[in-house]
Amino acid sequence: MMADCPKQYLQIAGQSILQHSVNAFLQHDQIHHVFVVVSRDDAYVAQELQADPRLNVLFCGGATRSESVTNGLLAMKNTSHAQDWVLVHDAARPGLNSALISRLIDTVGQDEVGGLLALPVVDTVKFQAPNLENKSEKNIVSTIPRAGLWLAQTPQMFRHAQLLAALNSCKEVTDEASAIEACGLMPKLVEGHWCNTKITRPDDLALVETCLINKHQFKIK
Ligand SMILES: Nc1ccn([C@@H]2O[C@H](COP(=O)(O)OP(=O)(O)OP(=O)(O)O)[C@@H](O)[C@H]2O)c(=O)n1
Ligand SMILES: C[C@](O)(CO)[C@H](O)COP(=O)(O)O
Repeated sequence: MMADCPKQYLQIAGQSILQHSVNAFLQHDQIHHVFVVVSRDDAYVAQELQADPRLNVLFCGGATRSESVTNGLLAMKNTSHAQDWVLVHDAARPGLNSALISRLIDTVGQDEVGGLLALPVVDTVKFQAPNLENKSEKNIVSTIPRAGLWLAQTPQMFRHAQLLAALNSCKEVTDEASAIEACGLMPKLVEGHWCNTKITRPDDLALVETCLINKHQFKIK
């Protein structure tokens, strides 16, 4: 992000990215409690996240996402039951809203396994040839049929005990669904929205800020 603070504390539409991400859950009446996992030496959260009776900050973040999620689930153990649903969300997706959370809960709430928001791929997908001599040169080796391909978003919704066990047995994953899949289970895909994109590059800030400012014009049901 080329930022001078962790990206979740950059300001968009008047609040920190983290605050926007947390608000989506606090504004939803089916969310019982929100836990925010930050690194042990986080010096920003006290200033950049408003206190709320339904919110706890856990200073147990890890070196990787899966480590942070595992530590968070362990820290929640005293207040959670094995069968409780947990919705894991990226701090870096501030464009989430109540309607998308409802869509996920309504579709996955009766499922045995769980599921996640995701976007069906709409562009033609190219596979880049490895170019060992000149890394700046990029050529296509093949075109991958896009039918059935989805881009994973968050929240990703699974039962507390099952997610913890899955992450313990499969640590090298970039999302929670991958750990559940590695156990031989099939999470549900629920269509998300592009406004819930992950802030990764500097230009994403303006894009998501535009989404937040114009959110009432999006028809997300
Ligand atoms: N050690 C980590 C790294 C990431 N995350 C979570 O995973 C989300 C997605 O990670 P990503 O955006 O990839 O974060 P970074 O890898 O830190 O950033 P970048 O992609 O910009 O390199 C973050 O918002 C955060 O919620 C986490 O909890 N613990
Ligand atoms: C979980 C995730 O948002 C799904 O797209 C994504 O994988 C997280 O980002 P990372 O860069 O892989 O940590």
